[in-house]
Amino acid sequence: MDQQKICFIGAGNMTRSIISGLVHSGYPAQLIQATNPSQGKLDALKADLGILVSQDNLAAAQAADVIVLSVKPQLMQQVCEALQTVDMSQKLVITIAAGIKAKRYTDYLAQDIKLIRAMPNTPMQISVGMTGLYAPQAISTEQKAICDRLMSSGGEIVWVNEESELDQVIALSGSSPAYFFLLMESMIDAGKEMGMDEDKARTLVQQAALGAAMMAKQNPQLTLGNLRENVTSKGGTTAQALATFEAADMRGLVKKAMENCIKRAEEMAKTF
Ligand SMILES: NC(=O)C1=CN([C@@H]2O[C@H](COP(=O)(O)OP(=O)(O)OC[C@H]3O[C@@H](n4cnc5c(N)ncnc54)[C@H](OP(=O)(O)O)[C@@H]3O)[C@@H](O)[C@H]2O)C=CC1
Ligand SMILES: O=C(O)[C@@H]1CCC=N1
Repeated sequence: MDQQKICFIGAGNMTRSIISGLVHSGYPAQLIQATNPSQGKLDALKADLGILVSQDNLAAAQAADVIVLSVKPQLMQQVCEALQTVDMSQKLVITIAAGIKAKRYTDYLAQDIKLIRAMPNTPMQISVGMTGLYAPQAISTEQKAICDRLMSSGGEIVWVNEESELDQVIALSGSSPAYFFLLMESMIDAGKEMGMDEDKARTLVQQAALGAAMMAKQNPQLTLGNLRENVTSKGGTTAQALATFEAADMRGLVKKAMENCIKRAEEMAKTF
């Protein structure tokens, strides 16, 4: 697998996250290329990670064994249509775009392709990412291994059997780092209003979040409810905070947010 030439079309946040994981896991940087219309992100990727860069999508796609489509969903059709002259018969195409169904890519690229839809998240940048994967048709063991290698270099992967499950992956892990950041921001803001210095508040909050996530991960025999109860002394401080969240139906709010996340992915699938 580490001989495959990989080309990322679009060099934004997610491409940077994936390539960082890949390079830091030992994948040869000279086999990785990223394309982008503006030069600044390309220069930064080249300087930081030593990969090849180009503004020429067509040439980069032609030269690649694996093409990772990494532009915003609203640009995907236009970007793919410009690649229709590339013979994809021996290539693997991976798309990370939210909300575009697999079958659309056959239309956009005007040929049969071997495609995998991936739904990663930005923590891939530091090798603690989470990626959901879906292949609409049978793909070879070798192609599956290529995708596993590519995405697991930045964290964990999970294959789903139905394309609709990818929308659930978006709500659960693709978008969710942002939910946790919002909660952390809210806590830091509250800490500041109470008089805590911002840097100190951030240190306290981010370490608590990291600790909670690591405890959840390292104690699979315990439910998250168990872990929560272990913090919550009867008649103590945590109970008061949790009661405030429950009284405001935090669980219902989270569910609504996730439903709206999925609804947006479904709308995007109709639009693009
Ligand atoms: N961010 C996230 O957490 C996640 C994102 N995704 C998906 O990843 C994809 C990329 O998202 P993200 O990285 O956040 O977005 P960004 O906007 O950061 O990156 C998209 C990049 O595509 C570039 N671009 C625009 N037009 C072209 C073109 N014609 N050819 C090549 N590159 C082009 C943009 O360049 P410029 O800025 O110079 O215009 C930009 O650098 C999206 O489809 C999104 O749904 C999936 C999971 C998580
Ligand atoms: O917000 C978005 O649409 C993308 C997909 C998941 C995370 N970011």
